[in-house]
Amino acid sequence: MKIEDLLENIEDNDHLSSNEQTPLRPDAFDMSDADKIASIKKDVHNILETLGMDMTDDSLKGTPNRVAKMFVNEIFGGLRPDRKPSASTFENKYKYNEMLVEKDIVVYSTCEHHLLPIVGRAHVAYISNGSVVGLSKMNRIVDYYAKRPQVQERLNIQIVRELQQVMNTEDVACIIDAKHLCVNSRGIRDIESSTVTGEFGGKFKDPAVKREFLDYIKMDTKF
Ligand SMILES: Nc1nc2c(ncn2[C@@H]2O[C@H](COP(=O)(O)OP(=O)(O)OP(=O)(O)O)[C@@H](O)[C@H]2O)c(=O)[nH]1
Ligand SMILES: [Zn+2]
Repeated sequence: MKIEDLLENIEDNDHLSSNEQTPLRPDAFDMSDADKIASIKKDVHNILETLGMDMTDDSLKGTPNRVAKMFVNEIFGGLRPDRKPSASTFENKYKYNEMLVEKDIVVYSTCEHHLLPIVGRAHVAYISNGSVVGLSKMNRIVDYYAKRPQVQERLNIQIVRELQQVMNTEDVACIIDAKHLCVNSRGIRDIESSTVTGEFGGKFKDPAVKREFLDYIKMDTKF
């Protein structure tokens, strides 16, 4: 994809207010992915060398390249607008007008304060306004926004705003329950605590609708 197209896609963030957007610089895509990998590789090499590691050691010498590729292509791959999943909608022909919940979506993200993993589950719900989105597209949207340096609140909001736009309805909600390794494995080192956030649009602000959503999430589905 050409840089101009990428930039055009950034402007496609109109559904997010400036506070809800990932703080990207306007020149974020001036550099190619290959150049980013080459640059990050040097930085990682420098960090490990500064720590006193012998970077000629067999086990370590591939690490800078491995980490750089992982940053650009995998754990921060969701920074590239052209990787946004296409979430085509189709008509709600069968007139299912109740709530649909896609629950227990696995979340792997990265805390932007410490660059440590955030691991948890997202539960996404919507009430159709005439169109339906493929189930897997909700999992894909969660994963796309998770693959950025994140804070959980913003991740939660970005997922909801995206689905509201795709489905042309306010009636979308998302709850995330996740462990932050920056809380669990270092600092306060509380291995038990997890963080719960929720964003409730449109009808989901109604306590009865919110309750129904929570009840579905709690259901112990047996297969
Ligand atoms: N609100 C919010 N805070 C987060 C998230 N991820 C990490 N944090 C917090 O960001 C804060 C950063 O605080 P600082 O005091 O600058 O960092 P620190 O000295 O490493 O803090 P400690 O973790 O308390 O040792 C910490 O309290 C983290 O727990 C998140 O997704 N949302
Ligand atoms: Zn953190």
